[in-house]
Amino acid sequence: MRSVTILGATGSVGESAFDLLVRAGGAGALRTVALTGGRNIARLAQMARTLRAEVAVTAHEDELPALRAALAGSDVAAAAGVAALVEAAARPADWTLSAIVGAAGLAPGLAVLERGGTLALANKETLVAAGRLVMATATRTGARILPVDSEHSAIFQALGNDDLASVARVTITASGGAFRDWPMERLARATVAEASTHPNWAMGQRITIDSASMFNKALEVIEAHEFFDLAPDKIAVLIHPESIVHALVAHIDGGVIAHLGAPDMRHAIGYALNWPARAPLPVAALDLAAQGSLSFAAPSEERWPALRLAREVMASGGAAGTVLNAAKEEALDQFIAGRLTFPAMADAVEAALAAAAGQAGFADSPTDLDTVLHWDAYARRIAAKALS
Ligand SMILES: NC(=O)C1=CN([C@@H]2O[C@H](COP(=O)(O)OP(=O)(O)OC[C@H]3O[C@@H](n4cnc5c(N)ncnc54)[C@H](OP(=O)(O)O)[C@@H]3O)[C@@H](O)[C@H]2O)C=CC1
Ligand SMILES: CC(=O)[C@@H](O)[C@H](O)COP(=O)(O)O
Ligand SMILES: [Mn+2]
Repeated sequence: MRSVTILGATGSVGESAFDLLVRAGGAGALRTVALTGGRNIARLAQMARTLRAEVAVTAHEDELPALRAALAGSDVAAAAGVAALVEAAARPADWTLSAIVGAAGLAPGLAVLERGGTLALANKETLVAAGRLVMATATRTGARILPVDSEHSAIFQALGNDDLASVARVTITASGGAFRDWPMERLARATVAEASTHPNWAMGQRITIDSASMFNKALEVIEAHEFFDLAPDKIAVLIHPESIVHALVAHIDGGVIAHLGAPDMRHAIGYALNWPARAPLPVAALDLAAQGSLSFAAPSEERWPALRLAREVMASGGAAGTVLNAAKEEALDQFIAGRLTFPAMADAVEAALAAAAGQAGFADSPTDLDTVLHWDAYARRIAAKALS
């Protein structure tokens, strides 16, 4: 029987994965090793009971009594804390989905790679914060990473068995997020509620706001650079308000292979779950006649400075990805808390990158987790200081 683990089961991606596992037959058809979550203890326990998981883990030690109580009378073990998350990820499982949000997903993801497992990766921050370390770990242990971020799954599928040397350019699309058509001068008054709506995708709050600021696309450009080992000038972003085309791979002979599909993460998750086979998925069939038209536009780096920062980070290399990601997480926390305006998030990230560039060791790509965590903490400190 196939065994699975979901890290971040209680989130948006985790719920989509849970839906697929239940449809696939649930506890009768597969063995669930571990499910992890954060503060949504009731849902974590409910999922763990349904899938008869071996262990349910909350990232927060203070939630352990609540998790134990919610699992009382079941065979599911309860655990809590960051070390327990990493231990859960290290348990052998045939397929592990990393759907934790933020850099908190890095250590558990690395634990999967260290055991040579298959890591279905939604947590893009893993590759942005530690691309070199992550890819080197997978190579050393023989682990496999299957992209789950929709654009990267699309690139992976469009590439098929084609040689990367024949690729002239990879384009990932961006909806433009909540403020695509807003006058720029209005952005400073954008509220958290306004930024937390997405035109096409139902997602967690953090990635939804990142879509509006285009930091999501900045992370994805770096993610593509790290995962596919693509030169920065071979990666482009295209505004596509309908979110139907997810990525396009242009070849040196002029042929372009595009990946299209309804905006439903169960496609990318299910593709990774069934890989290398394909199986039916509960995703709406695409009806292009009903759709009528698809539109595209070039993105503006003046409106979305995050895109410029992504290019600068790729050109810089070293610890720049770690710093961009951590500073962005800090700035996003501050925006959500109402202490920062929407456009000021990019200013804080830029300030952190500028400060980090003057630090010894910045030019070296982190090759161990402690070094990543050092730069992560540094960037959060500098971003917070820039804000005050
Ligand atoms: N949502 C989407 O459609 C897509 C998401 N992604 C990426 O996938 C990842 C997950 O996104 P999404 O599902 O939207 O996020 P959500 O916020 O919906 O879910 C995040 C999950 O991580 C858990 N979590 C939160 N903080 C921590 C922490 N410090 N340590 C461990 N676990 C934690 C949450 O637990 P709890 O809720 O119980 O507190 C929840 O299970 C992100 O990296 C995102 O960029 C990529 C493509 C599409
Ligand atoms: C579903 C997914 O992969 C998200 O990352 C999505 O791409 C966000 O939409 P934006 O195109 O608005 O960033
Ligand atoms: Mn994406």
